[in-house]
Amino acid sequence: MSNPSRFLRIEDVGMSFPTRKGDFVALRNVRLDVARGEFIALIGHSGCGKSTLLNLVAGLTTPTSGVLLLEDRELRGPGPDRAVVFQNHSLLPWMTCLENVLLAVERVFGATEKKAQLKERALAALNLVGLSHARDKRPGEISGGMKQRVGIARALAMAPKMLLMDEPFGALDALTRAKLQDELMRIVAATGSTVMMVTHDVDEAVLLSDRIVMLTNGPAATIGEVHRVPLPPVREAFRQRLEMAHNADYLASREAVLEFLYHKQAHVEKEAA
Ligand SMILES: Nc1ncnc2c1ncn2[C@@H]1O[C@H](COP(=O)(O)OP(=O)(O)OP(=O)(O)O)[C@@H](O)[C@H]1O
Repeated sequence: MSNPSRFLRIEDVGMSFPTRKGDFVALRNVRLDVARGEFIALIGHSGCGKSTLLNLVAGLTTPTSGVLLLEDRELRGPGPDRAVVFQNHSLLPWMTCLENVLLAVERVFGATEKKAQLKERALAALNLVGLSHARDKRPGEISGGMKQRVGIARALAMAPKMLLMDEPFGALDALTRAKLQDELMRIVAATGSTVMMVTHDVDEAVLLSDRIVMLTNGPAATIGEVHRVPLPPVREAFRQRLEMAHNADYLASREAVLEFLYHKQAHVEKEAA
């Protein structure tokens, strides 16, 4: 049995990109263990390497140094065990919501399950995000928030070991964003998913996560601090945003992250390398 506290292990990972001016070092010496069922937020200033790190976990890129392990197995490329939700939903416009979800389900379970079972999985995932009523609508007929929920349903329907989210609510208005954050809390409570989420939003990070991983400014960014949010995990207790506004632990976490971002890592705009 693999060690549950290191479900995902990021071991001394570095990432460089070849550029015309030579190698650009985006990340160095990144070390992190993530436990099964944990919710991790990745935060840091623009361009520090959050997406680069998430893409490494997704297997979309290979580290230049170090190794990533999921349940003690080295990650080599993308796989259905890690579903990714991007900022832009990337749904196929000519397919209905149900067909979009079904497509992902078929890719993962098509070889082993019957059609009726596949459809059941897709319907259950749409139900989980509260979109059963929109199953026959096409992406062009639904709102931005609903499209993002279909994207989340599609990821969940694959029954991944990890849900990787890159600013999933970044393009939404504040009210829709709040609604989807609440929905994500309920989904995490219902599924026990292990989540890694990139965000720019300090409140989103504190509201949703167990630990907030803060990256230093790039180039050659690394983990500067890891803040454990001293609140019961979302999978055990829903966090009411109105209550959080007066909760001392919530406010202390918020302050710790703001202190890191705007004091310890005050961002100096630089010419891109
Ligand atoms: N394929 C690439 N080739 C060269 N440089 C790259 C490549 N991908 C990313 N970078 C550089 O690596 C650094 C980290 O980029 P990344 O997109 O991971 O940052 P981020 O923290 O997610 O940014 P944002 O918050 O603005 O989305 C940036 O300086 C970026 O320009």
